[in-house]
Amino acid sequence: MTVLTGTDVGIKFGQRWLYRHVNFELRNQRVLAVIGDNGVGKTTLIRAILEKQKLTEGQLNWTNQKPVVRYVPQERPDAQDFPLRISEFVSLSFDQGWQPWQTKAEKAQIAHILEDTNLVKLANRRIDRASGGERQRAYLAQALLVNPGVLILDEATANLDNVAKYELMDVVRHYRDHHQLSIIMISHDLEIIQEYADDYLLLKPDGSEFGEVKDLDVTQLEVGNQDHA
Ligand SMILES: Nc1ncnc2c1ncn2[C@@H]1O[C@H](COP(=O)(O)OP(=O)(O)OP(=O)(O)O)[C@@H](O)[C@H]1O
Repeated sequence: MTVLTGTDVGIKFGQRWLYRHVNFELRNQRVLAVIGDNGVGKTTLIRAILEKQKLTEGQLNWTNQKPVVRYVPQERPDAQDFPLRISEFVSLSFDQGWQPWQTKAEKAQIAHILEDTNLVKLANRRIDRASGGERQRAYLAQALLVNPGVLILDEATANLDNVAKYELMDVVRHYRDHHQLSIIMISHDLEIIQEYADDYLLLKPDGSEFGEVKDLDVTQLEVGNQDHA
């Protein structure tokens, strides 16, 4: 089943088209990798999906009601200033409104998500003292806490070492296998794309290419040389 369809999407800044005629589908419980050269407009497309950027032409259509969409940012070495424990950081996702404490059900949900993201033993660790991989899993846990239908990973593995990036993606895949979750992943890492993505959207200034990763001819791409890591 298709969750989101992009039809002839085009975005123009001033007189310059980033791209036109971008066509893709995000399918249920699949991972869509958005790839392309630096500056081609991957983040801009994600911003459009998050309704923070208007399309100049074309359409983005959710098949059913728009699901809850959550965004996991890139791990940044300078984003370590939270004096919070990992469990507290994860629970920030709850909109607690007038009630500043957690209900039993919310506590159970947090416990579940910490388990799903391999963070149980680290629940009391301060997030600013956690490793990059642990912190990234905490961002992921925070995003998953509200049971989103769509998860967006924005170069989530870019600053992680090999062990940490495979651990993160294994957690993502395992969670996806057991929930109604579809994933959009911006990445420059061809190994990660080939291992974890099902479909790809290659953005190019003159259009786009969409298909299954198993049919992607990686020898045609240079995206692997441009990782920010
Ligand atoms: N609001 C804006 N106004 C004008 N230009 C913009 C705006 N937002 C983005 N751009 C330009 O659009 C281009 C695409 O940016 P974007 O960040 O989407 O690329 P990207 O593919 O995600 O790049 P990278 O791989 O380097 O992260 C860049 O040249 C950027 O400077």
